[in-house]
Amino acid sequence: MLEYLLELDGLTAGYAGKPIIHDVSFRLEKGTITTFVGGNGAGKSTLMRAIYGSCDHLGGGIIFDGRQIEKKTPWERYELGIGFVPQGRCNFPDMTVAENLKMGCYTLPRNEHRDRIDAMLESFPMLARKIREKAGNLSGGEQQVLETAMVLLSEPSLLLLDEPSLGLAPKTQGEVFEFVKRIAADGVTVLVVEQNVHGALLISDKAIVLEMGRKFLEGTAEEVRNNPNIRHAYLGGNLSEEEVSE
Ligand SMILES: Nc1ncnc2c1ncn2[C@@H]1O[C@H](COP(=O)(O)OP(=O)(O)OP(=O)(O)O)[C@@H](O)[C@H]1O
Repeated sequence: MLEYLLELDGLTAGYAGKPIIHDVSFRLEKGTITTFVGGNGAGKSTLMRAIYGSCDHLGGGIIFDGRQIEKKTPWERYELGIGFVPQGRCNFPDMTVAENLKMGCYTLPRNEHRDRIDAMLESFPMLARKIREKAGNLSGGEQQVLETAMVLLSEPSLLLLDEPSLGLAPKTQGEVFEFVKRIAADGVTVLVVEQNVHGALLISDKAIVLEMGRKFLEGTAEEVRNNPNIRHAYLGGNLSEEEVSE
């Protein structure tokens, strides 16, 4: 039997009572990576916010780990295991990597901080190497890893990543995608909104295409990548044989 961590059932959501997301339904299996694909303003970030609880719920249901959560606050959803890394830089740039990681522990009992941070440093040695650096002095990709690690310290079972590779050089984007793959391999279910659709689909199990706030298409990442309409609209037309076989 498939195990679903998240189920959306006819979700409608928006801002100030005005719907942006209309009647969206889908299910996410545990430990998988899913990418939301869509043009500018299609509602990808809003759908992510609706799952986290930071926009208006206007109808339909959200079941997370067997519980109905659509009426819960972001804090309650966070406590249940939904972690959100929003778009843009969100660390404390004048604090060191160590201090940022301590900030990421603020909801945990004090006696657990050290063990959790040590485990995180073991998983992501770059953070150990830069432990005394100010976060603001790290590269964009390193800051993205730090910010995701800060959220992972609370051990979420669902991680929402809004544009993790935005503004990064292509090589660093690749590193961030590898990092996301490792997180999912550890059993965390990941939902990604990405401007680099090609890169995101390469690491994803599944993709959900949105158009004007509605689900337009859903399939395996490979199906969506090979769909001629999607390739034309979001992947810059025809991909080379090399890219397709990656
Ligand atoms: N805080 C807000 N208040 C009111 N409307 C908003 C707010 N944030 C976004 N919107 C509107 O919601 C619609 C969808 O925006 P959203 O950011 O979810 O799309 P997106 O698919 O993530 O786009 P992009 O790829 O350009 O970031 C847009 O019309 C936008 O103007």
